[in-house]
Amino acid sequence: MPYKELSGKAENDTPTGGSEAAGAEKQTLRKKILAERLLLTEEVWLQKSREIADAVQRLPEFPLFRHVLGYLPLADRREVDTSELFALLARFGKQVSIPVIAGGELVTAAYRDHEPLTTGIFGQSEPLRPVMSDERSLDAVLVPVVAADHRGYRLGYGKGFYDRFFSRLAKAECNPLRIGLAFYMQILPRIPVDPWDQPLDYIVHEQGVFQYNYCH
Ligand SMILES: Nc1nc2c(c(=O)[nH]1)N(C=O)[C@@H](CNc1ccc(C(=O)N[C@@H](CCC(=O)O)C(=O)O)cc1)CN2
Ligand SMILES: Nc1ncnc2c1ncn2[C@@H]1O[C@H](COP(=O)(O)OP(=O)(O)OP(=O)(O)O)[C@@H](O)[C@H]1O
Repeated sequence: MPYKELSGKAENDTPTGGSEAAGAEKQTLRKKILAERLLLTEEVWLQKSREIADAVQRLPEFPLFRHVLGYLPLADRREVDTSELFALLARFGKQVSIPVIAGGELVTAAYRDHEPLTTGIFGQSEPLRPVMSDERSLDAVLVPVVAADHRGYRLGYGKGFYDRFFSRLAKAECNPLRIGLAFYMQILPRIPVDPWDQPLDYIVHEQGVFQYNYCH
């Protein structure tokens, strides 16, 4: 089946058709890759994360970004560290937001250096006093990845926050560049896909960049 048919543009708010088999397979893959990623030493994790930051800066679209949604990594899970990227974005005067989970949804809040933080319900860092930003003005989203494949599909932690976020934006005809950040070991030939899964435009890893062409 061609990718576009799999790209899971949600027609309404409660997409159906996800198979139990895909769900179980996703869960097995998540466990496996998360366990492997935890084996990265702190030094290797930070080194690879810096290489990923450099590669993001070299993306041809980077100079055009005005407003970027980043994320603050769950360090104990060895998510790609974004401190170098945040420093770069600040240096180039870009507006930066981070995700906040509110009312069961991913929304965006302004982020500045030394922003006072608190811990959100899933352990992620969020602003202590979030000031919402305009998600419709986002040019790019740096997406945390548990696993991704060679078609641009990704697995997160299984809560669907990014899938719902992208499908909401797409409905409003907002299509920020979706940039997955992953270590090379997280990229697989193929992961199971459900109808709601929202593919990425790029996966940036420590060995380079994969680019995908979709109409969202
Ligand atoms: N750094 C970071 N920030 C983020 C995300 C993320 O994946 N990474 N999110 C991406 O959506 C949102 C927060 N969502 C998250 C959802 C689940 C888990 C997580 O660790 N889940 C546990 C189960 C926790 C539970 O059910 O209580 C797990 O996978 O073991 C983390 C973040 C917004 N901010
Ligand atoms: N557009 C949507 N509207 C409503 N529910 C959705 C939508 N997209 C995904 N979901 C729900 O989110 C749940 C999580 O799906 P999945 O296992 O694909 O998560 P994930 O891709 O790992 O998570 P995330 O997007 O947070 O990183 C599914 O139960 C699905 O029904």
